[in-house]
Amino acid sequence: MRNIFLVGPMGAGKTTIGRKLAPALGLSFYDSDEAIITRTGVDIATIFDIEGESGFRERESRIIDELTQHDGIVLATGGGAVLRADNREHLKARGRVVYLTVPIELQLKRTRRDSQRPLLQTANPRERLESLQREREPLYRSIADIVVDTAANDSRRLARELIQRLSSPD
Ligand SMILES: Nc1ncnc2c1ncn2[C@@H]1O[C@H](COP(=O)(O)OP(=O)(O)OP(=O)(O)O)[C@@H](O)[C@H]1O
Ligand SMILES: O=C(O)C1=C[C@@H](O)[C@@H](O)[C@H](O)C1
Ligand SMILES: [Mg+2]
Repeated sequence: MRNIFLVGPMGAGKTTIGRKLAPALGLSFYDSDEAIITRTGVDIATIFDIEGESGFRERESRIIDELTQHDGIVLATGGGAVLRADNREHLKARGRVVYLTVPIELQLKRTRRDSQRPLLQTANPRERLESLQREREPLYRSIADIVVDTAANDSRRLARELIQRLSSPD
């Protein structure tokens, strides 16, 4: 089993770092959000509009179950992928889980320009991010093999740091 699964909140850089990590390790890159968009042919905001968050979570669980059965991939998950117990079990059992953390100020900065995160289309995104993190932080930690702080703010260096930590014994 040579899989690496990236978990963490919106703006932690799961997609950005995963894209750099995969080729450097000779693994294939997948992103659960992107896989859902490709399969449905619509963006995440549209899925939330039509099917609600629960419809999106169903799709997310199906895609995570499917993708985690690969061998030799880096998978960037969506920020809420840890909410469901079955997703957590699949991630924990089928690869090494890396939790990317990010301070709230940076998270706000990194997610500011993107309108494709429906949970942040609110009058107070800071409050929303804080409340999501309160709920999810224990879930991210509960499955993490490695925790990496992304505040260093350079995704190439973070990918390099991660490669080192993945290759050294815990
Ligand atoms: N280490 C970093 N330094 C600077 N900018 C970063 C870093 N990581 C990510 N970013 C920027 O932050 C934004 C969000 O990153 P990204 O989409 O990778 O987050 P994510 O964790 O995949 O979020 P989501 O859960 O919404 O999919 C992007 O514009 C990206 O360029
Ligand atoms: O944190 C979340 O719940 C989400 C994060 C994104 O990656 C997407 O999966 C979607 O916008 C929901
Ligand atoms: Mg992403």
